[in-house]
Amino acid sequence: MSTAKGLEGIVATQSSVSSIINDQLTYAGYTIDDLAENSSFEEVVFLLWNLRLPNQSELDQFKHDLSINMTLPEAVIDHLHSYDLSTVHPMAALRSAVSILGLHDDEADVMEQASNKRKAVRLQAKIATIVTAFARIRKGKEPIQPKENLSFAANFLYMLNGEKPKDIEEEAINKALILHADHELNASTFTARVCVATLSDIYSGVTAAIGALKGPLHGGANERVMEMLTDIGDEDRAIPYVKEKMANQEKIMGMGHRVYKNGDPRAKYLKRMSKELTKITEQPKWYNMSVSIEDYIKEEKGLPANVDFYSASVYHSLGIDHDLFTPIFATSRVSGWLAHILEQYDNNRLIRPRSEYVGPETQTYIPIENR
Ligand SMILES: CC(=O)SCCNC(=O)CCNC(=O)[C@H](O)C(C)(C)COP(=O)(O)OP(=O)(O)OC[C@H]1O[C@@H](n2cnc3c(N)ncnc32)[C@H](O)[C@@H]1OP(=O)(O)O
Ligand SMILES: O=C([O-])CC(=O)C(=O)O
Repeated sequence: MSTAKGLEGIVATQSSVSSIINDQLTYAGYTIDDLAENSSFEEVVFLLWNLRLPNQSELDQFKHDLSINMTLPEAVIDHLHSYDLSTVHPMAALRSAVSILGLHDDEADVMEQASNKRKAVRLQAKIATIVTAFARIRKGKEPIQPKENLSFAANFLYMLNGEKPKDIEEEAINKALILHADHELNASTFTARVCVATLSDIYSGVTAAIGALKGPLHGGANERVMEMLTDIGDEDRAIPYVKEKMANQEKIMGMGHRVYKNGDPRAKYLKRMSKELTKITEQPKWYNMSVSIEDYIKEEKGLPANVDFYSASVYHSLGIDHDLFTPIFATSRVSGWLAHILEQYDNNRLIRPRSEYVGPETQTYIPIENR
């Protein structure tokens, strides 16, 4: 048997949802550039789930469906009041809350396609509300009800801050959500597909995926990037800091990628937003530090910045708590997970690879009293 550590280079499934070819990312055939420049997050979610762009009335209907499904069951709000939120990472809270959502969905175990599509809408809509409700409740504030006439991006910021966002803030979140929505067979999406390929339910698939996204080698990296920038504190310290990290064989968060070796096509948009927003907040040091680190690691190790790198200074500039960075990623990526889950159900086979055994040779069993 031959093995590929970390399944590098293994093509494990076919998918029509997104592709990465020659460092170009497309969602259902549309380049990420066209989508980031022109579309709304809701339009992208419709695209990922239907493999075509909506017309105006379909988009209006879809936006309406999302916005009327944002309100959480009382049980989820009660759950968020039932433990000490100050000691819990919001990704752990989100993982548990999504699992609880499943308990309060009468259709949770109904496996028909139409039912799964309805659940997809409910999940996509409610994840934004869970993240923002968590963020408010832990500060002793009341959760805020979504506004029906706001976009998904604007509603997210509205439910977080209690006021309608400025255009530039809405635009930044809308773009970030689009850029994070799907990414072929990344670790969390693979996790979701493995889970539902047993014909387990959608809530189980998304709960499992949230667990995979939480880790620092995947979605959890964006929070770690901001931790690093905060630790560095000052532009002059950036290079000595990363040099020391590398001398200690430590990884620089937000750098490197399993698939992209020449550059992550999403990073340039986040880099541009980081420049713009840090200028507005008069804190260009976060952007400048990031650029120095990116250039240095590219030069020294040939590694590019990934999507998590500049998203850190973007979200920080929007005044968002650092531990909410990965939950924002989840709020977007749930659209991709759901697209892959629906695709998996449509053409399912159990995912069950093999492992090469490298443990002890066959042993003789010794009764416990003789050991
Ligand atoms: C949305 C996302 O999930 S994007 C990824 C987010 N994760 C991060 O930003 C965490 C930092 N980056 C990493 O840990 C890795 O680059 C990953 C996990 C993204 C990809 O990992 P892999 O494809 O398994 O690469 P692997 O970890 O084997 O690294 C290959 C080589 O590059 C080095 N390397 C990879 N990433 C980094 C990094 N961020 N900093 C320093 N060195 C790195 C490794 O040390 C290794 O060097 P070696 O060959 O001298 O031992
Ligand atoms: O594809 C990956 O391995 C990680 C990634 O960039 C993503 O999930 O967006």
